[in-house]
Amino acid sequence: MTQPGPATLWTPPDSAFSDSALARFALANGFDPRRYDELHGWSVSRRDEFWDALWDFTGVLGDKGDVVEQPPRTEGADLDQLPSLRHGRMFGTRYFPHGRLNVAENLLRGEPGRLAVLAADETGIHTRLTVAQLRGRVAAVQAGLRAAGVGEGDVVAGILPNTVENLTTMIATLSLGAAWAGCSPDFGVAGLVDRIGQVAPSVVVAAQSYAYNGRDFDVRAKAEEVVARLGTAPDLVLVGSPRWDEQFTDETSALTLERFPFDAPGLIMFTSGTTGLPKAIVHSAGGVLLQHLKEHVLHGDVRPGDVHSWFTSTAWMMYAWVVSVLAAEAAVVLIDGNPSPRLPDGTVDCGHLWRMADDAGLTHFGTSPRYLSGLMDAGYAPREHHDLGALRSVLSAGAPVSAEQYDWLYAEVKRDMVFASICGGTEIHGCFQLGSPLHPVRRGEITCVALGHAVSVLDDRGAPVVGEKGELVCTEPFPSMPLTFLGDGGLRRYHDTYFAERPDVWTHGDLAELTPRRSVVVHGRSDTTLKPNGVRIGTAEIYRVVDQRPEIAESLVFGHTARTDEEVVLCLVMAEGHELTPGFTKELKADIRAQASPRHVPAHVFAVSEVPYTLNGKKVEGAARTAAGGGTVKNEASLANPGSLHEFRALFA
Ligand SMILES: CC(=O)CC(=O)O
Repeated sequence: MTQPGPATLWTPPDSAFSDSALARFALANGFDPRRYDELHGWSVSRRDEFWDALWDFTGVLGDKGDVVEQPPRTEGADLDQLPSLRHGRMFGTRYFPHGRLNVAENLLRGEPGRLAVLAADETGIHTRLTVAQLRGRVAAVQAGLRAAGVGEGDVVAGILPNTVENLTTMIATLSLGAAWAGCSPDFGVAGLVDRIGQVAPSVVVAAQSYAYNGRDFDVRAKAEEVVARLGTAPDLVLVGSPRWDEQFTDETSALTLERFPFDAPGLIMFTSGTTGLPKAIVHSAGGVLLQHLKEHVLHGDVRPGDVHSWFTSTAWMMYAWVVSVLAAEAAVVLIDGNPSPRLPDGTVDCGHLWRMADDAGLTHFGTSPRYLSGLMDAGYAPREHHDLGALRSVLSAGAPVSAEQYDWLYAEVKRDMVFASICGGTEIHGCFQLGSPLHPVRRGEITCVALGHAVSVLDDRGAPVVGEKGELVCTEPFPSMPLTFLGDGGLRRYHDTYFAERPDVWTHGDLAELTPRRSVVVHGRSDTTLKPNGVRIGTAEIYRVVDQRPEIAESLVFGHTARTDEEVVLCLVMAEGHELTPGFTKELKADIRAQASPRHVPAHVFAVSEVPYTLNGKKVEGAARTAAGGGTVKNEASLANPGSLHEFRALFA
């Protein structure tokens, strides 16, 4: 019987059901690889067995101890005011409470001669490092950090572009049992102070400059100003300075890899809300490693010797995520600069990342819908210009991928490959929904719910629903849940962000739909859900239609309260050579009516010159809505282009 649903764009070959790591993992644990739902059911109901088996299957280097324990969390006096949380099933669970490992030991594993790192800039790949060479570089930075006094429990912050030095400094920090807080050098001073100021680093490692679109940008003055403004006088080390050259580059230094508690702080990530300071989320070293190994080895089918890229800044969670392929004995491609650089004649080089893919023998290409839209709008077809023979998978994160982008990937990149739209977030340093080597890829749908995550979609009654939009929740604990947020009342703020709405159930903030096929469609963030006439609409439902039009370069949707009802507002940045005319608006509204519904048709369509993006490249609908409503956008320092809000302020003024 054929299953109803959207078109199938790729079907797993029979061999995947015996050869892929996911199939072997299923078989090793007594499951039929063709029955993923049973494997998934086990992974969320017998969680201790699942995470234990995953540790062994992925060969984590460390001492495992017992798998799971549920003691009350006792750190943080504010917990006394939250007695119910101390016994919560989600909030109270600790995985591998006696486990010990060193993340660096896991990232630096494998044959010394195997390729570990390829580093590229806007001119292509310029550096290749084997495991042995990477170990040498990490040993050198470890010696420098140690000399600067960094040890277990400290924090090191980075203001670095996506270079080998960022990688070695992050791994060296983790090797010492310290936590890493990575920021990108294109952040403004205020954005850097908002972030680094929360983590009290003992050392800040910064670049002297970074390059973008063929131009060099100086970072020194900015880094010095940030450090001066912190008030805690951290030690500032500039890459390439005489001190760096003397103390951080001796590759004959002995690398020490002491093991630290599984749930010691490892990565501090920042999420930019639209109010207040960005949240500083503390993740455990071991929880993130295990989560990433699951995602790479089982869901991504990353094998030893594979080569994985992700175009990301050093501040986005996808940076540490892709670096973790090292623990699966694959190589990582670090990409610095503009993914589609401007050429001297002013044209855009759409082939840059694809040439690099051929040059690297890339097996996994990580990207975002925004990058894909750029290629589609430019009419660029990678398969016409590039071999891509080694490519087995394209992955995308950052925003929902439209059905047309699925079509384009299979038509214009490669027919025989797994496309995986993956979705989760910084707050879990991983994904609730992923790809799989054992599932068909269906147009516009995220392939499956990730192993180890008890994901449901709840309607307004709080009842689990299938085939309907609702709140995406996770009802059971998992190892990559944050430890806490930094700052006063951190545990309470952590609780209030994810558990206030439903006690002891993680409410993720996505408006999603679980299909009868157990695939997932994400319709947008729930805090930007529109409710014209009370009907729940995710912004992605409108982007899906609008983004198909080549006349439109960028779009932004938000709700505007008019009298008692909420009206849908659509703002467009028109592509070069196009104008927003009444005729075009009419056509677009007709498209939205036909392809979405009459409820989705915007009440207002405006042309703007740019839309607000976060420093990590995500559209910020909330800031636009606040600005258009005459409110104060509190977190402008988290925006890459705060100046864009001027136009939004004027829309209804
Ligand atoms: C995996 C993700 O969900 C990444 C993101 O969107 O921030």
